Amino acid sequence: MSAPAIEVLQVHKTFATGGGRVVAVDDVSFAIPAGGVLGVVGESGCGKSTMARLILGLLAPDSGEVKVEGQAVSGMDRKARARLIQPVFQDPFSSLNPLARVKDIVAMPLVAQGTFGRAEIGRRVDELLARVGLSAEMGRRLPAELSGGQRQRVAIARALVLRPRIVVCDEPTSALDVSVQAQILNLLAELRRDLGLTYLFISHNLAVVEHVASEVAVMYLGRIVERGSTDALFARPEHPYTKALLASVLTPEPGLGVPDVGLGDALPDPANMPPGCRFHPRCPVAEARCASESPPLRKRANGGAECWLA
Ligand SMILES: Nc1ncnc2c1ncn2[C@@H]1O[C@H](COP(=O)(O)OP(=O)(O)OP(=O)(O)O)[C@@H](O)[C@H]1O
Repeated sequence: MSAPAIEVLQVHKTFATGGGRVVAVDDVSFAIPAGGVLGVVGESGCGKSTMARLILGLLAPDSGEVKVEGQAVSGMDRKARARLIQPVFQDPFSSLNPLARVKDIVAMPLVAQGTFGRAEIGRRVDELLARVGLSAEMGRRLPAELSGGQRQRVAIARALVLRPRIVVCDEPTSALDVSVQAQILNLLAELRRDLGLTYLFISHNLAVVEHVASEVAVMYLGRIVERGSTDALFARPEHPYTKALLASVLTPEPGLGVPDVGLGDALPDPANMPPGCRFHPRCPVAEARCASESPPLRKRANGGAECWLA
């Protein structure tokens, strides 16, 4: 059997801040098979972007390991890594050079490899622009002359020009108008299907993840508190945090057992983690032991939840 596209093995990552040491990713493990799409959801500050940067090799874990197609990402040569795994970030405007023409922006990863001739670069850039729905005329524009959706198409073309097999999408539609979000999600889904890509797809919005992901991992304060197939997680959420996230995007149905509370309270200070289950201060169904004992993973097919009551 071939190695998973992405393998995260007991990864731990902290940051030193003025307020103390923040645990951003706390002993997280998961794998994404080739061609799979794992959606990672959670509120802002739960560690999703740190997870993305660890997988892209832009950050090193304190402990644990990230493997891409069976190779440790930490030991990989930068150029080789770029040919294998690429990011698409939230804000295309800040990630696109404002002074460069679209064609040159998309060509950049090819130029950086130092092995592609001009003709090949031109051919690949034209092919990618057409593939993401941008005309040759758009290729001659500057980022400021494009709409938000068009700029994200440029960022996607740039991510795919080296023909990577894995793409890490970090909130790729969150900065876009709602009407444009669906177009970009459809484009990403189509590209995945046609090119056989693997996605790690990060969003704070479960509704977005439902559209693209076959599996979902729910992150809360650095831990994956629930995971499962998208269908199972939406139909039968186990963790009260997942239920609260779902309640914020769905009209609750009585059968779901969605608690009648929102996530009004702010996320606890990650430099000062609550003891026991870290969700207990905000949990509508917490019991006494939730405040003192860390919950075990209660497994179910393809996943499970870290909750005493699951
Ligand atoms: N470079 C850094 N230095 C210090 N703290 C950091 C750094 N990067 C992230 N953190 C902290 O790590 C925790 C997780 O942040 P992260 O950005 O990964 O979360 P997130 O779920 O992606 O949120 P967002 O969607 O707002 O980016 C937060 O408490 C954040 O403040």
